[in-house]
Amino acid sequence: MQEEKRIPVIDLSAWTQRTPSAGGTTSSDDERRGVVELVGKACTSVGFFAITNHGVNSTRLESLWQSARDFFDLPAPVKLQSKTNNETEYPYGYEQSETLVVGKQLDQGVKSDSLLPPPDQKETFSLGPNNPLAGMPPRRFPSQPPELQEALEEYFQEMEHLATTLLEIFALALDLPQDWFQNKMTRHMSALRLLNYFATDKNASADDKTEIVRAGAHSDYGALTILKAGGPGLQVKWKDGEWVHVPFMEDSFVVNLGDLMQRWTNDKWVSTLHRVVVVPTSGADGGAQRRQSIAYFCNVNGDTPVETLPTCIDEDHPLKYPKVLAKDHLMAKHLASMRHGEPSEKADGHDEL
Ligand SMILES: O=C(O)CCC(=O)C(=O)O
Ligand SMILES: [Fe+2]
Repeated sequence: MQEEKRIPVIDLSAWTQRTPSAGGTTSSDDERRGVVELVGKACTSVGFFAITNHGVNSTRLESLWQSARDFFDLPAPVKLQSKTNNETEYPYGYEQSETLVVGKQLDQGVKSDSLLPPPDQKETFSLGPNNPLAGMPPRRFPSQPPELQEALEEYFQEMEHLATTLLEIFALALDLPQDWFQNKMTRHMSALRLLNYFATDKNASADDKTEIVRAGAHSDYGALTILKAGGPGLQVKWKDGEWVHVPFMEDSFVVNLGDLMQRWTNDKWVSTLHRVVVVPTSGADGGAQRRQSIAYFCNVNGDTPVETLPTCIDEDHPLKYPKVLAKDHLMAKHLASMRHGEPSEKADGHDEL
């Protein structure tokens, strides 16, 4: 029987609605275990899943959504005030499409090897952790719009909370104690990124063989990513090479694993290539609307020794990777993304430090 190419949708309510104050209902152990099993299966098969009943405060999401939109609508010179002038010192802030680093085109055969892919059709704003012990520089906020700072701070907290829950589920799915990741997150190096993909007047169906790519194929670097997308367009590369659309659902988030988690699990869990393409609107102009999204890249403490999990090694799956410090892994990925044109299995022009 042919495998069904589908990104699983997982209802997290058994994990997110279990405090006595939330109506006095506590989920049964069976329900919670059921979620663990679904998550474990998704992480092994595709490394992507969508979540519903995630417990994220919708007011906080909406205020970040709107203030991010207002920020991207500002004139370019104002946005450029938030651009870092030293990537090594401050690897966050505003990036324009043409300044985003372009790495190796992964769709071999589509473009000649000697050509770099076109830059992603997007602009971004990134923010690091709030904790000086994380070893990252203090946060810098845009001065406009005025409500953006608070919206970023609050949404970041929502994501920290959701990531903690997901990591508890991950730990159980990996046959580890539920709190196994807890002491690896106390000084985490996670980052939040606001994304704005420009509207396009090109019709993606003009040549139905070539997709118009808004963000090139890449895998994420860290432990896991929690993505809020404002529209369809995200695709993952299935094992047979086919690009499969991630279903777009209001009120849901997409969760995917990063390269660190794949390495930690001895490749038992997968960090899958993904990209964003233009999904044409049916309007007369045949173009595509602007697309907004917010990505939270969950990274563990920089000084975490990432040593293959013993539960992922057996006779059929011998140890593959030496121990690495989480921050060295992240830095190696970061540097690889900065190198133009050098083949790297999973690099693109993507950077998420
Ligand atoms: O905008 C999206 O839907 C995906 C963004 C993404 O994959 C990333 O920034 O790593
Ligand atoms: Fe990504």
